[in-house]
Amino acid sequence: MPGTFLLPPPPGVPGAGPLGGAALLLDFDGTLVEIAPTPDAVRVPPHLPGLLRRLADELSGALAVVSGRPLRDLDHFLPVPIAKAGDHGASLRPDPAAPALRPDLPAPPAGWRARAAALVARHPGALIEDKEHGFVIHYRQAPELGPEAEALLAACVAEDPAAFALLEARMAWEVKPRGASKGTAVNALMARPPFAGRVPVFIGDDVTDEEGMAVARRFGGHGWRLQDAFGTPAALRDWLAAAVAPPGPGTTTP
Ligand SMILES: O=P(O)(O)OC[C@H]1O[C@H](O[C@H]2O[C@H](CO)[C@@H](O)[C@H](O)[C@H]2O)[C@H](O)[C@@H](O)[C@@H]1O
Repeated sequence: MPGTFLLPPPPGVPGAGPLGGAALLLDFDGTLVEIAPTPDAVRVPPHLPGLLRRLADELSGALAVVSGRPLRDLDHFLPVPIAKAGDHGASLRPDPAAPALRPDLPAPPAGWRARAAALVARHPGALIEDKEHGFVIHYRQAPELGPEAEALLAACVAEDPAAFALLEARMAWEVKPRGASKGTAVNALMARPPFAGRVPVFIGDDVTDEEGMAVARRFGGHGWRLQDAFGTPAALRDWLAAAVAPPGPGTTTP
């Protein structure tokens, strides 16, 4: 039976009370940390890794970061032994001490990546982010590229729609394997200890999080949109900090 640790009610969810027996499933970009101009420019508040580790201890390990990022990025930004799911469910490390689980998924044809590179080369500021089973065109620094990036990647995916899907993210379009999503990640986590039998609480900010939220609700849990439940990543971090050490006056985190 999960212990006595209680999550406090989130400020923007009317009627929510303290929640016991939870499994916390947290998105990274735009949720735990603020959006930055480029993927590498993300700033992780110094207290965040330790805070997540303390929370994971209170939850007997039932805390996971569930992200579109590769596990190597998550390990770089959050160098703590907590469960992590990366690449939108295409890589999963539920036990931080064990090797990652990598479902057998295809990688997109090299020709798709070459076409994307040719497009990006014509738009200064745009960039490609490579993943094991896909790639992303980021157009935050070249906003005019958005529609063309979508059209190109939609045409690529249409060549093999059974294996690949086009995913919209914040100022980005991603080609990813159809067989993985944040929903498959939540299903896999909730099937094993220490997550199984707990009430999943998925918190995310983006359309890419909606499948994770939907599966959490299917398990009898909650899917909270960051913007509604907390407002900002900083407010979420304060809530997480309050959960491990109820705040007195002047204890707001940076
Ligand atoms: O699932 P998440 O943890 O939310 O990751 C989603 C994608 O986030 C990253 O891109 C986004 O954040 C960047 C840094 O703030 C920003 O520059 C970019 O415009 C956003 O799209 C990451 O680079 C992707 O790999 C993730 O899939």
